[in-house]
Amino acid sequence: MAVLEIKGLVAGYDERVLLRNLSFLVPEPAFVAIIGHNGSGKSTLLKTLTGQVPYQGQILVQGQPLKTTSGVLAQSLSYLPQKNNVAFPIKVRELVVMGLFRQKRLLEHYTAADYALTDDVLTRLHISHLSQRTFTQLSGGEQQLVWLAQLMLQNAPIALLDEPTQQLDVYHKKRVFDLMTSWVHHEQKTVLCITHDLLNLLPLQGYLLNISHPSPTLEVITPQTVLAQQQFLEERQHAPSK
Ligand SMILES: Nc1ncnc2c1ncn2[C@@H]1O[C@H](COP(=O)(O)OP(=O)(O)OP(=O)(O)O)[C@@H](O)[C@H]1O
Repeated sequence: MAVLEIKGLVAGYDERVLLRNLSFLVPEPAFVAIIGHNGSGKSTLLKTLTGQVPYQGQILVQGQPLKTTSGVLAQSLSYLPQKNNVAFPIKVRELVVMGLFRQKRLLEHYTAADYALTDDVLTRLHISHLSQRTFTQLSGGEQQLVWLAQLMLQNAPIALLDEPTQQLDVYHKKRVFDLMTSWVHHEQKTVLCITHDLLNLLPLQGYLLNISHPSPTLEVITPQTVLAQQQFLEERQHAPSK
């Protein structure tokens, strides 16, 4: 059974259609880089998959139609939006442990075992030193890594990430791409990751989906395909839809 299958997807806002007749299939757990110009509809695609944008067409998540399985879907998909704000001071460790909220009953406390998992994921991301810091006082890049830790703790089979490397320095960009791909290969996760960092994709295994293309399809990542898509995006301007 395919991890994700999208057939004839049409989605957008009010009168404005951004995704037209999009079809693609992720056959097995894989890393999929979603690329395209600003405003081409990349975030709209992830918002559609998380039920935030109305659509026509078919979306099958692990064989189940998105429209009829909202409860099950909550377990299958985790989502890291492009902008994620916290309005109150909270320690990093307390924010990350909340990644386990779906496995908890209302008002159930987090246990020592939950905090052990949290510490483990902080170590994997090399951010244990931030554990007792106040989240709102961290740099943008540090905050980004903390959100990633929370998402990894959710442990959903399919993770949707909207520009998770946006504010990271070159070292951390590479590290996050390495982490995402090793997560795919060692834990059979599927990662759909929006990114503008095309050159970081060069050494990776997975697929590319260029939403700016007139008929986007999944392409295997190779140096040739990445550079061809980079050239495509550099040479064309995004034509906004009416
Ligand atoms: N809620 C909304 N209502 C109306 N239009 C919207 C809404 N959200 C986004 N748009 C518009 O839809 C278009 C596509 O937005 P989207 O965020 O999907 O682009 P993107 O490819 O993710 O861009 P970027 O690379 O800049 O993040 C944009 O022109 C945006 O202004």
